[in-house]
Amino acid sequence: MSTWFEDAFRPGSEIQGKWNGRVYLVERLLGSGSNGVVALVRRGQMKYALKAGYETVDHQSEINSLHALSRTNTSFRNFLIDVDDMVVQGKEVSFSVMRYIEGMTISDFLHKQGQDWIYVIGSKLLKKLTELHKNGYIFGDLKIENMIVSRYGDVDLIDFGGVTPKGRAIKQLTEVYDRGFWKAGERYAEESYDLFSFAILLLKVLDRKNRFASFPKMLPQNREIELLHAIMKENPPAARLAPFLHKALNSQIATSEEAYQLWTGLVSNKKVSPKSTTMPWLKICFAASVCIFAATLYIYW
Ligand SMILES: Nc1ncnc2c1ncn2[C@@H]1O[C@H](COP(=O)(O)OP(=O)(O)OP(=O)(O)O)[C@@H](O)[C@H]1O
Repeated sequence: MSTWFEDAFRPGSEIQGKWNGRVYLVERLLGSGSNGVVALVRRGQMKYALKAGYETVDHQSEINSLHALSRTNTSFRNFLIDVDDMVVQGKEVSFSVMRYIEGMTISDFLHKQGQDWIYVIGSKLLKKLTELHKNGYIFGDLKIENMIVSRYGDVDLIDFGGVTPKGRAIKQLTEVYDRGFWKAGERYAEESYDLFSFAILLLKVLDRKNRFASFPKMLPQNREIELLHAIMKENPPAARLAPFLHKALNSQIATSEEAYQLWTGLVSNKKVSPKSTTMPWLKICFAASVCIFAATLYIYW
């Protein structure tokens, strides 16, 4: 017998919301995780990502965060399109419909375009975090799988299941990205929590020796931030970013705005600027991202 999502997400089948009545045509499965199954769907000419939740409580919590963010004057505005229930194999399954983000993982992007793109992607990711943080939220479960990189290094966050209002306990995390795992701080929703995960994400994606594969099995007493220093020594972009990474790993950067300033200072400094054939594009993209960020700050705050 097929599972409920194989039934619901068979390419070409239609999903109709029980309450709002909207009909979505399934194109293909995009992925699945601990909270749900995500499919690429169409309604008219528009493409969307439709997520059907396994656990109503977790899915509901993600929907609540998305609802709140979708109402803000940020790039997350209208990210959430629809929320409804569908009936599959006689059971009600809740689903949410979100903006569809086309792109690839940061690992695949850097593999294709070169590691120097980390400077552009990092600055764009910091801008996303700044928007969230300014609106009183912490992303919580920042990791490679929860972001999509599209053309010119644009960054989108997906999976808002870990989004937590500032001041509360972190509600969803992934071990190696969690500062509690490394005995480097509390699982408390503050900006430095996301900045720690941001530093881990960069190191993980830049590490060519796949050290992170063994970290989850490591005994608690052996989990030392110093283990990550080897990556900073071996990898040229990580070495250039080392002053930033050290501070972020030690929760010495209080806000993402401060992190952005520090990042910009390091990357635009001649000694640390990326050198590669992609440089003109990198410079243009980085300069454009700085201008857009400044304009966003000016308009909204
Ligand atoms: N808005 C979106 N646009 C494009 N693809 C998406 C979108 N949302 C999710 N996906 C795809 O679906 C996959 C699973 O989604 P998601 O990470 O939200 O599920 P999850 O159950 O919350 O996962 P996790 O176990 O990491 O918590 C993602 O890895 C991504 O490939």
